[in-house]
Amino acid sequence: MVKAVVAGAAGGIGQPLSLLLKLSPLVDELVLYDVVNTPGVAADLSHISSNAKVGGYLPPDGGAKTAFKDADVIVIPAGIPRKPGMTRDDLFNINAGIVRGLIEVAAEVAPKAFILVISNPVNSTVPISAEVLKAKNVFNPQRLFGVTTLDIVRAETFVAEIAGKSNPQELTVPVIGGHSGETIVPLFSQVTPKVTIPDEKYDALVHRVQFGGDEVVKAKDGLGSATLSMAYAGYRFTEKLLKALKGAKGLVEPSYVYLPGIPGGKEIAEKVGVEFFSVPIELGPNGAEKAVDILGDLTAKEKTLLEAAIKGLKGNIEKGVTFANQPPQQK
Ligand SMILES: NC(=O)c1ccc[n+]([C@@H]2O[C@H](COP(=O)([O-])OP(=O)(O)OC[C@H]3O[C@@H](n4cnc5c(N)ncnc54)[C@H](O)[C@@H]3O)[C@@H](O)[C@H]2O)c1
Ligand SMILES: O=C(O)C[C@H](O)C(=O)O
Repeated sequence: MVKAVVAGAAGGIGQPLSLLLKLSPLVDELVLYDVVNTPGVAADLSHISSNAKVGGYLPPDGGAKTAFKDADVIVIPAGIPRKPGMTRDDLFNINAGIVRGLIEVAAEVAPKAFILVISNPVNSTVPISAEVLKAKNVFNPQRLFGVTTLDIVRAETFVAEIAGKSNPQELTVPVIGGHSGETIVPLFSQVTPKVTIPDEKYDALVHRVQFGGDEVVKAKDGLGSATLSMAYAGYRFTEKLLKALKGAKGLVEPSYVYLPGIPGGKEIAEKVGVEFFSVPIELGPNGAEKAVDILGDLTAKEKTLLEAAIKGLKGNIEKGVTFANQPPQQK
């Protein structure tokens, strides 16, 4: 029996993500938690004739505690999205507290859950989550994932356009680092099957992958950021994880994780000089089974991108860790 929870389920990402999870044969119980509208969204989804039973909770119905109780997987897209002109870091002041609160509850009532953090700024909300879980003595790094799949999805799409591939999903495009602007590092030299990116298109392609989120924020013109592509990406990662937990082999997807806690990750963390970092992760029955080191074969341009990413990530990580460890009165 798999119980999956979406926290922030009534939102722009939460609703389509919940729809996709409701359609999944891998989910037996789907629980929607939000501070608004979950009874309606849950009632609506519950009429779909798929396997999963659906429940919806609001704070007065027992709230996150009831919703999260004994969950196997908790996916968190709760929090505010960007408007034009904002960076993801501008969301920190509101979203850091939201994520911390939700992780505190998860630590208490679902300490073994696999937690997938979508809420931005991911570069900081994942370190916050790790610190909260550590403080409650239930941190298992193999079970905490920052969802960076949308960067990979975008990279597949944009590379396929340039390389003239009709099916982007036939491509594997590694994207490492973090999830904002120049902390996002696409490795086009390691695309499989191999593609040739013309030199004159390289910089623009890197920029498009790094700043693809801005395209959507601008086009939505004040009404939020990517929701549908993110729901797809969040579902893709969750589905892979659920399959791997059930024993499927060979499933790999990059994710922003606490590297020192994952087999193979300590050496990568030492190389990059940060502990939270996205690399391809082999998924299996324990969650993150192995961090895959693909840093050995970088081109000169990719090395430069990586340096800039690490610089940006250091500040984002420190900010999250500091926030999570503030004494209660400052929180
Ligand atoms: N990781 C990624 O690649 C990625 C991609 C897109 C968006 N995001 C981020 O995901 C987050 C959500 O985006 P969205 O477009 O769905 O926003 P949204 O405003 O449409 O939805 C957010 C939902 O969270 C709910 N919420 C707020 N506080 C909550 C709490 N304490 N507990 C439970 N629910 C709570 C809101 O009521 C709302 O329904 C944003 O931070 C956004 O930046 C991340
Ligand atoms: O751009 C955003 O703020 C949302 C998300 O992180 C994205 O990459 O689309």
